[in-house]
Amino acid sequence: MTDPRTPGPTPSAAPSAAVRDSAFLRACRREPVPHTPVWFMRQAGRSLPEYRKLREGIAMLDSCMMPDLITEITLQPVRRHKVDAAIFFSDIVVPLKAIGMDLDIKPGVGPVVAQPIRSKADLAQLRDLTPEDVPYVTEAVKQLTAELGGTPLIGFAGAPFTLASYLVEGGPSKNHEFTKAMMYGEPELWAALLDRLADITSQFLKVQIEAGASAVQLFDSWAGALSIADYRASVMPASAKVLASVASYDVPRIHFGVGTGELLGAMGEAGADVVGVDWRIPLDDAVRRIGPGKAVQGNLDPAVLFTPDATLRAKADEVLAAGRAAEGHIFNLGHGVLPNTDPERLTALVEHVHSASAR
Ligand SMILES: O=C(O)CCc1c2[nH]c(c1CC(=O)O)Cc1[nH]c(c(CC(=O)O)c1CCC(=O)O)Cc1[nH]c(c(CC(=O)O)c1CCC(=O)O)Cc1[nH]c(c(CCC(=O)O)c1CC(=O)O)C2
Repeated sequence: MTDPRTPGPTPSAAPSAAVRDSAFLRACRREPVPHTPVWFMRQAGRSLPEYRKLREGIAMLDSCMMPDLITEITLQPVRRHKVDAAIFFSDIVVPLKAIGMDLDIKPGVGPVVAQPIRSKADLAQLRDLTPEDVPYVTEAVKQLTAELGGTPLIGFAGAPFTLASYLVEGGPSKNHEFTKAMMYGEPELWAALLDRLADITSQFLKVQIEAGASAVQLFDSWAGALSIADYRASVMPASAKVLASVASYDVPRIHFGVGTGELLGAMGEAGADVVGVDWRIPLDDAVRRIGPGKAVQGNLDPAVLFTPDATLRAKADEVLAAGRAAEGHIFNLGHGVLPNTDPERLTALVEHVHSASAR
């Protein structure tokens, strides 16, 4: 895939020297680090009592449109756990809601779409996203970069395939049958849908970068449901388009999926600087599959947070040891923090990763 890295637009808020020199961004750039940086997918949210208190009586999608609330929720895990990066509090469906799609996040279920996309006419629901559609994102990112000091802020978006799965199925799905039926049976409609979503996702990432996010993560959470051949032919071009659209910014691009052992090489080739790995594959094996020139992120099984301290430390040490095979390693879980995780275990894990990896 092309990744011209030609000098491009300068974000209005360039990262400070302290952010640029942070362990997290250094690891993304595969430079030496004082310690292995660590953050957690879903580090903000239901595992934190202070989050549950703030969210009382406020629906999930409403909370994603309130800049002060976004800022406070994003900062909570940074203060509490001393992680090396913040992740913007939002959800992968926020840009779709922002362009006027009729969808909601139902507690205990997930994103639910009123009119699933099944035909060419349904594509009319997907118009382009402009910065004016998401003023609360720009506002919150600006507040956050001011509050975070030397801690980098990661922006994120859902990848076209994972978004398409929610849109075509109408909600969370185990088998993605309607999605795959469209991919196999109506390749032109499928390509048009993924291309529309690639443009919306690109715009959503650009808004976050322009406002000051210093890295971005593209979540293709459901990509592991695909064979490598189908991924390359029918999904990778749209993800590559998204990653290429932000290549000219000096901002690392993390590309993550679950169950993607067979797809890791392609996910790197799609244009990532960092490949996110789940817990099913040891990081040294992942590094061999991805090849040189990329950093890796991962990959402790989130369920290990429910084991005794000694087990947690031993399992974290295994991840750190396997991560030494990589040119750059960012410690994370293999997927998001589980909602009933004891947050004190997360704080202890951050301390352990920092002390065990100190150079
Ligand atoms: O299983 C399903 O398909 C529904 C998943 C679901 C989504 N949003 C949702 C839910 C309901 C729920 O988590 O209970 C609804 C959702 N999104 C979020 C929360 C907060 C929380 O998890 O406690 C919640 C739960 C809402 C609540 O507080 O009740 C926030 C969110 N979604 C996401 C992120 C980014 C991140 O993970 O770090 C973040 C921000 C976390 C942070 O700031 O630290 C991204 C997201 N949302 C979503 C997905 C797709 C796949 C997946 O979750 O496995 C993904 C990507 C991923 O995590 O792999 C869809």
